[in-house]
Amino acid sequence: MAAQDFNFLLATDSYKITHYKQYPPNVSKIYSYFECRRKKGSQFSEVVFFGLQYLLKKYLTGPVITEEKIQEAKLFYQMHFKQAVFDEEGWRKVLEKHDGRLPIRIKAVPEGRIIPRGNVLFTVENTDPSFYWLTNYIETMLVQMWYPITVATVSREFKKILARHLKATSGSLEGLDLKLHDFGYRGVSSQESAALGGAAHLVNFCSTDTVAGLLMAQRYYSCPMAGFSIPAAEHSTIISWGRTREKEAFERVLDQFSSGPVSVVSDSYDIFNACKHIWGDKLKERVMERSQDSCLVIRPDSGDPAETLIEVIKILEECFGCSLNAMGFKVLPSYLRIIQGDGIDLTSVDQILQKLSDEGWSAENIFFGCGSALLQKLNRDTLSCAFKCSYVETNGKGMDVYKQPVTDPSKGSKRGRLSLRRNSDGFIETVERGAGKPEEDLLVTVFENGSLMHEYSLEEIRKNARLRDDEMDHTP
Ligand SMILES: O=C1OCCC/C1=C\Nc1ccccc1
Repeated sequence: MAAQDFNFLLATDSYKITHYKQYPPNVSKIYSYFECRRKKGSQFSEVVFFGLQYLLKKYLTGPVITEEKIQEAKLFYQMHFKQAVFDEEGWRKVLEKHDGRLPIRIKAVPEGRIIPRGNVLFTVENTDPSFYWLTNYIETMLVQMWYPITVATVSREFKKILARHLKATSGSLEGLDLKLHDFGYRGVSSQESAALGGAAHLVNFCSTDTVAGLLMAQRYYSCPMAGFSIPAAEHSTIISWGRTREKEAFERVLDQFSSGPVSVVSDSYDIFNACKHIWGDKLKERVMERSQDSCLVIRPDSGDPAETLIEVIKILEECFGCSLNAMGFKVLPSYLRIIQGDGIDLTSVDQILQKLSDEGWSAENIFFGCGSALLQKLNRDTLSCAFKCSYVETNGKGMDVYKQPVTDPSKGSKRGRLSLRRNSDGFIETVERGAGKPEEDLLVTVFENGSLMHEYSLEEIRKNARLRDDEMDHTP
């Protein structure tokens, strides 16, 4: 449910207030769709669909239009356009005829499904001929779904990389879901972005520090606790002891969290000295007495990630030894692991794991944290998200419509009523021009006339987004 002060009539681009005056006479239906356009050479060939349910529940369901909101909008747009352009009568009709509920139908691919670029992800149409102008009015809000879709997609690309290296260097995918920890809360632009992005990461992993994402999963995706974290130091809890007492700071953390895993950032002064002379010498006994399920996780946080990790893991091998796993790769003692949260993105994570593997180290030794590259270093163009009209009814006659700019064919849009199906070869494809068979359509009516028609739980979404075998096996 939207906050009391949220006015749906003010939640759009200004120019859309003027569009009802521009459509042809006697239009009775505007039908539009959302897709992540295919882009040659793009790093992302498929997307994870996620986030629409939150938007529907929070902003589109129920009586979103009220008399007060119409009055507020009327005044607002009069000042904004310096003329009477706001369609007061049109909106009042929604209020009178539909109790302020939106006469709209939205059909969408089930959340969590993995869809190749260039396919329809959801369609929007008016269910009452009088309100054709409403379909594209809500584009502005609906296209913001680019964000959770893109975060879920990037997070899943991380998972593919981590899975490949974990499989290749350990023979198992155990613990994959905990390999990438969301460090991104502080690096996003708002609490709502943290919630949506944080939840999007939790489609693929159950490891996060972005509490807002956990709340989103709870409140909008029926998941009581979607992710986990462990006690961890930050620089303030180390440097507050002063330069000469880093050992005491580390010891304090071990004492306060004597059972269960704990992470200690160790680069405040000299990560190599910390590993060799504090963890590997002064506190060595304290470290070795910890068990596998109470491991010490050492966190470097500076320097070239790959070089630093290799030097750190070699020092730890000297001090604590290591063993060989079934694949012949080296693994640190089970009471000792490393987490790298600095400089991690899709490129560096692959390089780091490749370099560790080249030096004989298993991916089991390392966990990753990711901040901005996971939640912020992306935009609507990352997956070329677009919303376009593809079908119109005028004077009761249907017409397939599209754009096809001579100046950029890649911005061409689909035409007619759309459906999504799995073809006889097993590939997902979009059927255009209303030629799809209803029984084959993968799109589900999730919203109609103000009501949510279908709900997905995070559990179901995670099943839909699972990695396929072929995405995990081939060696990096
Ligand atoms: O070290 C860790 O081990 C695993 C638990 C989380 C954690 C650190 N968290 C964090 C969050 C935001 C920015 C930086 C770090």
